[in-house]
Amino acid sequence: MADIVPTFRLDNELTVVTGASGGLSDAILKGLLAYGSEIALLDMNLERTKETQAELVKFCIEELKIKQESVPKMHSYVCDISDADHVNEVFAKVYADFGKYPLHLVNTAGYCENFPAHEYPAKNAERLVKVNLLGSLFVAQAFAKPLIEHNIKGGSVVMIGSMSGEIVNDPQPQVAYNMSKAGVIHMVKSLAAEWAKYNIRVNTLSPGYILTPLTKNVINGNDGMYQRWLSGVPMGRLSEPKEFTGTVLYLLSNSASSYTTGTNITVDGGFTCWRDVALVAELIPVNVFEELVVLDLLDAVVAQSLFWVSVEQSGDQIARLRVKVCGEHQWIVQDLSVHGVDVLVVVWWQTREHLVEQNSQSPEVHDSGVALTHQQLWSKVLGRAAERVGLLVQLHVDLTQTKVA
Ligand SMILES: NC(=O)c1ccc[n+]([C@@H]2O[C@H](COP(=O)([O-])OP(=O)(O)OC[C@H]3O[C@@H](n4cnc5c(N)ncnc54)[C@H](O)[C@@H]3O)[C@@H](O)[C@H]2O)c1
Ligand SMILES: OC[C@@H](O)C(O)[C@H](O)CO
Repeated sequence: MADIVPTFRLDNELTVVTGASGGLSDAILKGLLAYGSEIALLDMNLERTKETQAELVKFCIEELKIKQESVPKMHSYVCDISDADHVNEVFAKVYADFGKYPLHLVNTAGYCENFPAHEYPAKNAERLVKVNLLGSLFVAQAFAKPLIEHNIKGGSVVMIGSMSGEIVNDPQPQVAYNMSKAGVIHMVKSLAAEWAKYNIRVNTLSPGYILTPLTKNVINGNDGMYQRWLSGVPMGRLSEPKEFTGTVLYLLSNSASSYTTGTNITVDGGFTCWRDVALVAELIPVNVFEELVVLDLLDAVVAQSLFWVSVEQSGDQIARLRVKVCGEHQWIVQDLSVHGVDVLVVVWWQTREHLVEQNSQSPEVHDSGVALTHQQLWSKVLGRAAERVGLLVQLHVDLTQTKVA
């Protein structure tokens, strides 16, 4: 094949996969086998990893139609990636078993837990950072050291980060997880820069929400949380593990991604696009998020966002609408002493100058004239975009779309 056409084949090359009995790794492992890689499976849970290995052999024979004797070599190892000595011992065993050093590493091992930041138990935070962040460094070191010492070229590493390393998830509080993943993304840049001279490439793949045991633990029995996550994804769904396999294979392939190192590829159905510019609304104490529509997000600076919420409160409660403007780190609070209504929330993003010109008056929104008003203000906003000196946000809640309570 002409070398202009990349190959993703990894025949007879050895890949170490950590977190190898997890939800995401399952699909990655299958992709690696389909492309001919031998695999060392590392995980805390040896029993589950051995089961995974047995299923993978079956997958090769039944799905990939590989003859039993040609199934790529696989071995399972118990490994806690947060223990550097242990990691080194396991990598030594891998070398002994396969008779070669791994050329590829996919680090998926990690976990998430939720505590409010001010109450996060120190021991938990230490443990999580030790696994998710330091563990990532330890496996990268154990992987790269022999390649560097023996001058073996062409190593490639994929660290599984998370969009949580770029944005703050909401509503679940998970400061330790978020900071660990932000650390992974930057660690990868450091490693990539240091190891480029040894011809070792290091990249991050940052997924959005994937349906795996990790997320099922968080959303289990909490449909509100699930709906909340969904409403933040432009593609309108969570992902499946198999939707990450292509990116991993691309990043591992020295043919396909020969000039790619130190980068972070976010694969999130568009989640972080909206989180950069969009809003998250919450009605307290009622549940909303039946429908969330964000329109006309022209760019991160000047945009108008518009969405519907449905107020289903009972008694005399006052529903509180909180609009969180992610880019600006501020909360706008509006009390709604209404019952059983649909609420149209319009948030105008516009220039400071435009606001002054409008004499600080909120734009009018009419129930029958949303499109028209939108058009008028939108053209003004566009006209001022170039003169932006700051970002101001106005909120107008239109209660004219009242449903009978
Ligand atoms: N599921 C998601 O929505 C999502 C989104 C973004 C990023 N991620 C990341 O993807 C990776 C895989 O997550 P998943 O959803 O498959 O979770 P998972 O819980 O299904 O799998 C994680 C695996 O890591 C293993 N593991 C945990 N601690 C370990 C340690 N100290 N040493 C070795 N192995 C350990 C577990 O035994 C498990 O098999 C994680 O790094 C996670 O942070 C997941
Ligand atoms: O941000 C997505 C993931 O990292 C993870 O699924 C989530 O943060 C868990 O709460």
